[in-house]
Amino acid sequence: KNKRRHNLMIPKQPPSPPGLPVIGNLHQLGDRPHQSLARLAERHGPVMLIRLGFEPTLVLSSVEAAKEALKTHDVDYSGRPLSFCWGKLTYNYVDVAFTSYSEYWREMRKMCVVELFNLKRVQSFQPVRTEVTDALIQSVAASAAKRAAVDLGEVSFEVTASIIFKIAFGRSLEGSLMDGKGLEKLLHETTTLMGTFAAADFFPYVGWMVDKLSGLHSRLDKVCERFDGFLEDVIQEHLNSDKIKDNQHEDIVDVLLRIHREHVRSGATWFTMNNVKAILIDVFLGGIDTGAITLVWALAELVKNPEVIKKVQDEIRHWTSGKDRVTEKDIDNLKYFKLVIKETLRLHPVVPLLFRKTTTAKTQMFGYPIQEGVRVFINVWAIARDPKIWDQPEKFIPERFNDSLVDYRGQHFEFLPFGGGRRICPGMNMAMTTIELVLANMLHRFDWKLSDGMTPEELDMEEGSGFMAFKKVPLKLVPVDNY
Ligand code: HEM
Repeated sequence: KNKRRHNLMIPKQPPSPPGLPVIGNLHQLGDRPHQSLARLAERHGPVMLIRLGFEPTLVLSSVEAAKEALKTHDVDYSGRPLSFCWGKLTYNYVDVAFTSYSEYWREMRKMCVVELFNLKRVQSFQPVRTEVTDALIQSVAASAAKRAAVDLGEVSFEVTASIIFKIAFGRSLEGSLMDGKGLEKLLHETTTLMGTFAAADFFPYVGWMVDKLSGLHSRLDKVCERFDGFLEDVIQEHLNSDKIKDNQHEDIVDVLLRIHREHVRSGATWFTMNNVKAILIDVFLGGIDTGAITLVWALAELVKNPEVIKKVQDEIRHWTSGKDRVTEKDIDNLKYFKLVIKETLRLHPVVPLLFRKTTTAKTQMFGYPIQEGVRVFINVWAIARDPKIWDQPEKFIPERFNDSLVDYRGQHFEFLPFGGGRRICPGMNMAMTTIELVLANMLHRFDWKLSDGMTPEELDMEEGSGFMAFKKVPLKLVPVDNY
């Protein structure tokens, strides 16, 4: 009887998979935490409380739990966890993406949405997207003429990086301080570090020393120095320029420097050059790899599914017959093509785990009280493959979105490639216009063949490790010019 009374007094807690002393469940995360956590959730349920070192972490893996966090209790789940690596990269969290939920974040987010990512601004970058896509077509046509295979990861990266360089920094990628391979390596090292669970995040006091000894500090220092050197150079170039640009022709650095000047003029002191740099880091990290990774997955799935690629190419070529390329205006007509992109984002959300933190001690999850400051993972990868929601979830079937209202704008919690709630990706429109234009042109102009006699069934679809789910084995295809 005493035992029962005692049980009634213990606050209810979500189920927890057993862990080890000190490290808790850290060893169970593996290289691809979203996959390992999905397997754990199959056994322990869609709401789990795990322990990473000394840090309790809530893991949500069902559509209902995601809705509870991103809609019903949105504010309570709008924090971001602190991370040693993220803090270092963002000049101590003075950015938008990695900063905690606060008045500061609200101001910065409003400014980004109004000034940087609004539809008008996205449209103003259309000439850049067209120019870069044209250059891509020329370069792929040159490979097609030689019947040479193209590394889709490399060309996609070059496209998204060229676009971001022009629209953010006003520079072309070529001949820039960080061109070609150097930038790709730097971003790869950065996303690897961002996906690294630093010991300092989970083991107070001793963790810092462990990270220093493991070389994490010096790797991070190197990465930060390179970014900072580049950003200093770009900012100085803009400050020294006497070109007068109207709103239509500003790049992102111009906009941020204008906001900085306005703040200084009004006597405000909180928006400093470090804020400018930190937001540019967000654009670097959010704007380049994400689009490139999505393009690779889309082409990999299409080549793996010959009837789908035929259907989508027929559609694109039907609507653009007689034209030498697809324009942004043409995309509106391409209904099936849009389903193909949706299905790609369902199976391959680039950010498979949303990282959140609870913001108040009153947080609830299905009646479980959750402490303030608890790390939260929302496993959007697992939800998008949940057999209770999706028929044949592992299969690439764009038709599943036919006549369906489900889209990626954060209102449908079974499909959250851009996240949801108040921290949803503000770069969504920017990302989609680029992905659509580039992919449509690649499919319009070229047919794509697997190299070395490989069959579609043999194509490897394994994911690499880290913060973003990229295709592990490079996708190499031979383009056949259809012009
Ligand atoms: C395929 C492309 C992209 C994908 C899949 C993607 C995905 C995401 C996801 C999942 C989040 C977290 C949302 C959440 O916590 O609910 C996010 C946040 C963010 N993204 Fe993107 N993103 C993409 C492109 C971009 C681009 C092009 C930019 C900017 C140029 C951008 C800037 C940001 C920023 C600033 C945040 C932080 C928002 C905040 O915390 O308030 N993203 N993105």
